[in-house]
Amino acid sequence: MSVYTRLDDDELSSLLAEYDLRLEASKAAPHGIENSTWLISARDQGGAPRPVVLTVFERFSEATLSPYLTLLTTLARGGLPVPAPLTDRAGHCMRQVAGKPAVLVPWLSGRHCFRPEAEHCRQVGAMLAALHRQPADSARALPNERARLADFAEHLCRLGDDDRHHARRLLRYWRKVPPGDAVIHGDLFRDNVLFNDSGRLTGVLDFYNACLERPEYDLAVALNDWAVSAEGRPVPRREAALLAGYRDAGGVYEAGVLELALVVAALRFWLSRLVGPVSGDAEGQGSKDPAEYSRIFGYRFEALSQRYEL
Ligand SMILES: Nc1ncnc2c1ncn2[C@@H]1O[C@H](COP(=O)(O)OP(=O)(O)O)[C@@H](O)[C@H]1O
Ligand SMILES: N[C@@H](CCOP(=O)(O)O)C(=O)O
Repeated sequence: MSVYTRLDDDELSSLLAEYDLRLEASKAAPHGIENSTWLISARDQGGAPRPVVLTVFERFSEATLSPYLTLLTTLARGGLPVPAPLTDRAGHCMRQVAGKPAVLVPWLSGRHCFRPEAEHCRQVGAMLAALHRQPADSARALPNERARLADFAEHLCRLGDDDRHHARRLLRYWRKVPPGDAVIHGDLFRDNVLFNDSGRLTGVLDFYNACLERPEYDLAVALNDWAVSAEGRPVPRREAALLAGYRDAGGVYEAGVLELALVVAALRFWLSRLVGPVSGDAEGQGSKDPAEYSRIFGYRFEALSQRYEL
């Protein structure tokens, strides 16, 4: 759970009134790191339940947030199960709360699956294939992951000598791989996907790392979270299921690029966790454990260096 901005019921009620909704109850979202998020039970003017989620963005300006909202609206129109922003009475899909940009979206049903089976992974692969087919124009205005990676690479000095050396060589190789123009999620971890009680995927959240990139990179981000053991070792059965789901749904990837992307994506989240918010700044968890991604990086790098001269 992370809540950096505090809002009382009166403040929430007045905000909801702008959407013609009445507050019933609210709670802070139990997962999440960067933003302040409330899960809200509300009713519309006819008294029908309208569960919604309010996110107050702690770091984004309105100008930064705006293209992500456009993307979400496009994806929802394209039939993907994503939380497109609701519009208020004045027709705006973004408001100011405590001086920060805030967005209200539908509360999608389902729960996170933190112990995925092959079938969950297969559905995640299929969903990624559907996402990667979306029109590139919907994501052209978004900051790209290569630039983000270059910023994180400024912190390579925080790694040990061997890892830093490996990481530098790896990034040199990655820079030679031309960025693709698939619409990628960029952060498709288990806490960004929802499944219903029958195990069917019902929602994909948190598109705030979305951009245009190679599909292999998005697959790598997902595989490093959905298809590794608690110790960070790859789990071949889940890995194969996610990739089969992707291919069966029409997705195409290059195996050689994926091998490289798996190590790059592991490094990226190791670094972002090292430099992310620490618990204590928030009423919540703060950044997740960097050591988890140092282990994943170690296994992925070892596998890659067995096949290539790095
Ligand atoms: N539209 C939604 N429907 C259902 N649950 C949501 C929704 N938005 C957020 N959540 C829940 O809130 C958590 C945190 O939201 P998120 O936007 O990922 O915050 P952060 O950016 O801080 O990680 C998610 O992991 C999910 O459990
Ligand atoms: N999935 C990332 C954390 C991303 O943070 P968020 O606030 O965008 O959910 C990780 O596990 O490091």
